[in-house]
Amino acid sequence: MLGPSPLMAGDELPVAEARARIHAALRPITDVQTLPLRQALGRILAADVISPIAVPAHDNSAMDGYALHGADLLADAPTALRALAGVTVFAGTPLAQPVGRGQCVRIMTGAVMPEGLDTVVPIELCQVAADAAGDVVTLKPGVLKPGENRRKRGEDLALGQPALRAGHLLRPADLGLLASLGVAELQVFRRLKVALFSTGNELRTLGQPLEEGCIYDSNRFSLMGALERLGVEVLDLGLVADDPVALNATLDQALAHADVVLTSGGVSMGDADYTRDLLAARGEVGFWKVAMRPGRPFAFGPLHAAAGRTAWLFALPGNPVAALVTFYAFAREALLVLAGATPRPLPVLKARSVAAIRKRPGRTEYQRGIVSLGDDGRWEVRLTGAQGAGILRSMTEANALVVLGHEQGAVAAGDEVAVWLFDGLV
Ligand SMILES: Nc1nc2c(c(=O)[nH]1)N[C@H]1C(S)=C(S)[C@@H](COP(=O)(O)OP(=O)(O)OC[C@H]3O[C@@H](n4cnc5c(N)ncnc54)[C@H](O)[C@@H]3O)O[C@H]1N2
Ligand code: MOO
Repeated sequence: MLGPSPLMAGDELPVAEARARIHAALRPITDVQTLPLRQALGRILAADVISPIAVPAHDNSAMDGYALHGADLLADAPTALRALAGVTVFAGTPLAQPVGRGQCVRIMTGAVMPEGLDTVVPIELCQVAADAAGDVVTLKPGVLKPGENRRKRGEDLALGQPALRAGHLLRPADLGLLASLGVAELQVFRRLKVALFSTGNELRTLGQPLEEGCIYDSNRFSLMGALERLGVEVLDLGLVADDPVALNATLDQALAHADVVLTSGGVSMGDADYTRDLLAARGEVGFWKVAMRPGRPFAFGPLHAAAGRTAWLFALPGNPVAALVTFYAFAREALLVLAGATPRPLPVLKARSVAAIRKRPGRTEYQRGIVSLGDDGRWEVRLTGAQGAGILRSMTEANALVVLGHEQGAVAAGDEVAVWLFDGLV
């Protein structure tokens, strides 16, 4: 059993302890597939990519101008160099002839540095005068140091250097880097499969009439969005009524295919004892009370899936803000680990709270905030207003979560607080 189940009232698990229990239990998927580079955005590398070439492959010019011997530059007097007559070195066409001391050659950005030359003077720093033998290029003293404006072979990536490590989630610049190495195919983990459903007799879905006492299911749509941003494959199992037969049937469907079962609702101290019994028969799920607001009730643990596999249950609380906050606090990083990624901690910004915030030590609070730039150029944050766990508008108006840590007490106006920007949550 992953932790006592259920925890007694007052016996709440700190957020850090809940996260540690989850991470200690996880076993990442190991199935690997080969994909063309073009299809790899958002996927997770299953093996290190070692650079098969040096990038750039040759020393080359960083400027349009003249390539020269740095040793020809005079420190105290103008330097005059004879340009090779009628020759320009273009990118993609290396120069075949030698350039002697006292000579220079016109060169374009990206062109291979001619043999023996180590410096490029940008065209705008040159005085060019023609005589009977061709052009003479004159530079004022001190405008240029030897070695300037030369991009060195391998300065982006040396041959044999790891370009990207296994576990890296591929972003646009990564695709460009891999293309610059000529890497056409990649080993990536297959996508994690997450089965998603909402529980509750009161729930109706889009297109259904809303009878007295019923509400539309919002959690499945918020969570679907959060999952899609993580790049996992979502198996939408819809709504499940509060009864053991329906829950069992949906779990059968989920466990036939999924690596993860993500649910919301039905995890509190209510009358859902059958949920505990049913899940106890199908795995080792711990029902926790976490010292956090919102998001106190939470269940997690392994379930026995088809073909001897394990699937991981994340049962989030039903209140719409609690469902999203617990997703970001616990499930997001855990799903990335299960998918084979080496997750980076979410960036935390420090912002000045424009108002006092009530808070007592002993639990973590995730308040919805709007971060903006203050008149003094520093970040400041104000809360979105009513912070009830059912007020989803508090999330849509916010651009950040203000994270008040376990030990933190009341916040005075002007104090700095930690915030997670929503754009960092994807
Ligand atoms: N005696 C206790 N009561 C409650 C406790 C507790 O510790 N002791 N915890 C409270 C907290 S905190 C929360 S959060 C809720 C969580 O309860 P459940 O996870 O069992 O969720 P439900 O009871 O099913 O629903 C709670 C609330 O959220 C609405 N809901 C549920 N699913 C959805 C959905 N998919 N879309 C939109 N809204 C949803 C539901 O209608 C309820 O209003 O329990 C407290 N009670
Ligand atoms: O999880 Mo609950 O109220 O803290 O939403």
